Amino acid sequence: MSVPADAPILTAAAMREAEAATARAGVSLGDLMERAGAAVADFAWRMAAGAPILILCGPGNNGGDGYVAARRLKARGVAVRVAALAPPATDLAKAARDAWDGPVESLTDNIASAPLIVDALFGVGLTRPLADDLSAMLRRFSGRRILAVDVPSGVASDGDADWLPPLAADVTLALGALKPAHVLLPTAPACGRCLLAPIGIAADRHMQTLPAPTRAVPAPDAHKYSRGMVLIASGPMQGAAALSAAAALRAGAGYVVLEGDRPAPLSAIIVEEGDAFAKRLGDPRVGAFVIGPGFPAGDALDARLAAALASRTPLVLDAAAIPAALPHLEGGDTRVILTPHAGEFARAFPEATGSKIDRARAAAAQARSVVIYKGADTVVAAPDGRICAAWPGSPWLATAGTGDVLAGACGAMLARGGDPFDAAVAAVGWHIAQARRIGAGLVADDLVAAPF
Ligand SMILES: NC(=O)C1=CN([C@@H]2O[C@H](COP(=O)(O)OP(=O)(O)OC[C@H]3O[C@@H](n4cnc5c(N)ncnc54)[C@H](O)[C@@H]3O)[C@@H](O)[C@H]2O)[C@@H](O)CC1
Ligand SMILES: Nc1ncnc2c1ncn2[C@@H]1O[C@H](COP(=O)(O)OP(=O)(O)O)[C@@H](O)[C@H]1O
Ligand SMILES: [K+]
Repeated sequence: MSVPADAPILTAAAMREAEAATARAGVSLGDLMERAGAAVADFAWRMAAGAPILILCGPGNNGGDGYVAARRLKARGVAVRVAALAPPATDLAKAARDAWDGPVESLTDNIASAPLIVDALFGVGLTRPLADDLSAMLRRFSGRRILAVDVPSGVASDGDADWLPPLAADVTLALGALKPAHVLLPTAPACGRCLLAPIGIAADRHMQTLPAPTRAVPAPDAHKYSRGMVLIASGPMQGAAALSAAAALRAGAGYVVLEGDRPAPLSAIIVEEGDAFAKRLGDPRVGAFVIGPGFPAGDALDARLAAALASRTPLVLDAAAIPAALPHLEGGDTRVILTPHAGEFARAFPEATGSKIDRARAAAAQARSVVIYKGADTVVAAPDGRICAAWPGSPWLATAGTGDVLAGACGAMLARGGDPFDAAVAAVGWHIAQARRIGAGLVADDLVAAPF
């Protein structure tokens, strides 16, 4: 499973706007469909490697893309058949159907299969789940190679319904931009390897996939404080904060101070407790304060948070620190990253609705903070509406303590200065890159054991 790095993501409504803007710029919708069908034909040709292809066409423009692909494949000498679920219902799809000079079979239970199935039944226009009989019919093609046009038919492309497609794709060719369904659970795994066919749409960039990870090289004149100084608060579970501290140092902070009385997780980390640690909050060199890992709700947490908020130090808030700080963040005058997992998110933002992207965006706007809504389909949201979707991460991260590591990495990235959204995206990218580098059997400590 994969998605292209740094690729635009659009909802169906944004896709239609982009399509209309492209039309105003002189590229007709028919031209766009021709480009889409050509991209489908190219990829189907490569996937089929000479074997016959069956294209399943729906009534809308997704089906139109299928007819265009069929015409182009036939022109290349491929043994291609077309089966329609219903006659074309849009002018564009009708024109594409009319330009196809081969037979059109009916998509019924006894239709003959083919080694490669192109799923051009429904795209971003699907408004309700597929009927049970259609789903059952489509499942008969399971086990064949499946190329989905734009999205696997049956998914809600905006990611705001958990309908699963009856046919999971080996490859999904996203047209013009990715869609939320390609990067959110439960639909993302059903998209298989997701590729982007640009087709010439000027896609808005406020919603994107994770950029390829880069190594932030220190400036030639860097010194430890200019690289960022991070404070890590520690409650009774000091192991969690120790992981955050080690992660902050490994992720590039120049100087890390950890609260507590246990030995430092890495020798360069300063461990302090009581007043000595508390006084650090007034130090103007402190670039980020991380609080929440291993720190349960209670008076101690509230007191630490109140001091941190009063000092206006940039904050990374995890776990119990999120709901504790939330009522005090409305001013938006402190640079803050929140790192809730699904349970913490639901408790902190019970009113958020829609897709995971919609909910992350609403939470970021409400908290005037950057939100990293964690999970296998991590979403980073900025209060101004920017989104970065990090699917697919590494499933090896599903182990205790990896969230503490992410919080520490956020501290390092935030302490460098700059936009907290960029810092959060960099931390998520660092975390996933580390996990992929280590791979099978990783435990949270491995993420901080060696430089990346
Ligand atoms: N937006 C763009 O820029 C482009 C879009 N193109 C294609 O157009 C697609 C969108 O086309 P449309 O908006 O026509 O929509 P779709 O082709 O996705 O489907 C809409 C059709 O399906 C019917 N329908 C919806 N839900 C149904 C259900 N549960 N059961 C049975 N029928 C159902 C609707 O009545 C309508 O006839 C994209 O996914 C893409 O493949 C491409 O042609 C190129 C450019
Ligand atoms: N299946 C998965 N695929 C990718 N990333 C995952 C998966 N499961 C968990 N993660 C990531 O692992 C981290 C777990 O964080 P969290 O739930 O806070 O754990 P902990 O509190 O034990 O540190 C998050 O960054 C999350 O995005
Ligand atoms: K489709």
